[in-house]
Amino acid sequence: MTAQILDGKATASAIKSDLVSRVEALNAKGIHPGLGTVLVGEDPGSKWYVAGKHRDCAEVGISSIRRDLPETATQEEIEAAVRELNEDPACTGYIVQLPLPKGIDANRVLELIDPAKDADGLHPMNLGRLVLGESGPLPCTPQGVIQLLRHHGVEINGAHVVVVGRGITVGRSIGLLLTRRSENATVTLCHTGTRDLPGILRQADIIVAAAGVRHLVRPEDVKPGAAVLDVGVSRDEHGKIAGDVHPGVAEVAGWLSPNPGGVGPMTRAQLLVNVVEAAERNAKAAADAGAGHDG
Ligand SMILES: Nc1nc(=O)c2c([nH]1)NC[C@@H]1CN(c3ccc(C(=O)N[C@@H](CCC(=O)O)C(=O)O)cc3)C=[N+]21
Repeated sequence: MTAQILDGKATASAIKSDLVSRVEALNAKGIHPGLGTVLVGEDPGSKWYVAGKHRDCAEVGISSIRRDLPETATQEEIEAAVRELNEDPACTGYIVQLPLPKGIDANRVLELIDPAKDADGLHPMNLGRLVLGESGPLPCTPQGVIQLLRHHGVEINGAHVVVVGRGITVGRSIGLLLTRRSENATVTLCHTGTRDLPGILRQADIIVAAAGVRHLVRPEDVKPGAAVLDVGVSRDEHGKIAGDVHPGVAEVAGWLSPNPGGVGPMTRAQLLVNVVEAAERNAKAAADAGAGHDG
């Protein structure tokens, strides 16, 4: 058996086409959504990701605002850039590209982001809203995983999803989305302290591998027909980007998200969704306030 591909590139394109018409509808009301990025330093990977985000914006008609700071930027200078974007009416939502240079208190920076402009969906206020079941921007990678499964008709309702990795961007937050009534999955969160990882993986209908450990998920750990999503990023001995899933898994799994070409493009598309939804919320709030004044 050979797994069917969970095609992140094609699914992200479909999401972006939908956003084009939503941006046009906003423009007709005089609203022009803008995505901001704060990039500190010269890390080639980070520069590449940020450039990609601005290309995506151009594709769907979102304007982009860049704040590029040198590697030597101080805590105060980075915080000043964040305050500027909080105040800037042209900036609907933004991200502070992680990681920040050593010596910078990243949590202090991230907590300064206006929660209404949090395009990553990872501000403590928005994570709290997610726990409480209130609406707000959702974490991009977990939401990308869910949209990728839905787009291909993989059943989430009632499924046992095994997540490997407890990082905040994926492992910690994805269970909050998947266990909502609307998704209705059962979630097991595994990590480096898990005693019998292969035994738990074998029970999974859906595996989300987000540990950053090459070949963590082996063919013998996968139930035949399961969906396997490779979210991990690490580098092999040649410096090439590698995922968490052994290539042999394609012979056992029913569905497999490639890496690259799977969850990465979905993460980027979801960032745009968060910006467009923030603009739509602002438009609705402005309309409601206007209606109030009229009577
Ligand atoms: N505040 C913040 N928010 C982030 O969302 C964030 C961040 N910081 N720091 C770094 C990570 C990494 N990340 C990726 C997003 C898309 C791809 C992606 O689209 N990759 C392509 C191409 C990969 C390649 O060829 O190099 C793919 O998977 O097909 C990769 C990595 C977002 N991050």
